[in-house]
Amino acid sequence: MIELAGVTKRYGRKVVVDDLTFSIRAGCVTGFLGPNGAGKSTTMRMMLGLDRTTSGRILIDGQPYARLKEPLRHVGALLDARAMHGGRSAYQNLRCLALSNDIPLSRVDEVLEQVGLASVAQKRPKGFSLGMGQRLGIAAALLGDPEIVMLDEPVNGLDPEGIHWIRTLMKRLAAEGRTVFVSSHLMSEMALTADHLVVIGRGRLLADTGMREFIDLNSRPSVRIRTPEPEKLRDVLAAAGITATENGTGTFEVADVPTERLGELALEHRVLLHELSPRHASLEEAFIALTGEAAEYRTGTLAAGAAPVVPETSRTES
Ligand SMILES: Nc1ncnc2c1ncn2[C@@H]1O[C@H](COP(=O)(O)OP(=O)(O)OP(=O)(O)O)[C@@H](O)[C@H]1O
Repeated sequence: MIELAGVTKRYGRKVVVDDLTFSIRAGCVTGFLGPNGAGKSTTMRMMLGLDRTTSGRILIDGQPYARLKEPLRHVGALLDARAMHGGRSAYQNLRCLALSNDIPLSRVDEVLEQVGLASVAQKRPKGFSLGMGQRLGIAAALLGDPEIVMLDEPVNGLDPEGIHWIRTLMKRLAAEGRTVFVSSHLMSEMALTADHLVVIGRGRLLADTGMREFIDLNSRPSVRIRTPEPEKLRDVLAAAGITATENGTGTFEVADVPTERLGELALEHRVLLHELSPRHASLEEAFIALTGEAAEYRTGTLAAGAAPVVPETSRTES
């Protein structure tokens, strides 16, 4: 478990992380989202003791990172895949990490096998593709068999098979009871992988909530209707005071009206329907809606509904 309390980071006069308080639970994949420059990497670096907090406290399994003995056995992280020594072989890179953290050398072969790099173990990372570099970084993160795995943009440069592999890996690690914390800008991928979301904008916490709850809270339900009698339906909806958006050729989009009510209206007025389907917003739509509101807040006008989506009770179980 990772706990942040009132974490702030300033560079000069610029506040890049602003009073963040949240916990990351074990046993699930927590996605870390935010627009470019929101402060995600800075937050992750502070969690790993690579940057100092200006104020506030970060605890990893109850202790600051600096106090962890053999930290790779507690937390495995991929922050920058290019951080590997380009002139040493993949095996040697991992061997050095293992020796300095008292990790059995047998783990080096295990993780190279696990990430699919066993056949290039003796090759130098400087000749690796972006995807191979990511895999080596993930191997390093898994080396100490840690309870906490932190990955910054892990699918960067991975091909579809690689993306599928990392998704399956993260879900498996979480199912084993580990804490998995992952940042990504790929919303469709995040929607498939994460159970819980922490969203920040301009360094501030905007949401700390379950995936479904996040999408529901930050989107409007809508219904798609298709009819061969668009004029008839237009009149019926207008008479009922319902606003619809027409997408041409008899397709209507209606927000905030239950599907049942629309079906009943159509039946009552004998409008033939070819489709009546509720639409669920995507994570991407919900994310843009929330962070767009955060941008408005930036100019000093807090939009209605722009309040942070944070559960009243902070989660404390590990
Ligand atoms: N060493 C530094 N000195 C000054 N400013 C910095 C430093 N590191 C980061 N910043 C600034 O802090 C802000 C947050 O950067 P950070 O990289 O944490 O954002 P991010 O959410 O990870 O962005 P991205 O999604 O683009 O990777 C940015 O405005 C960045 O310019």
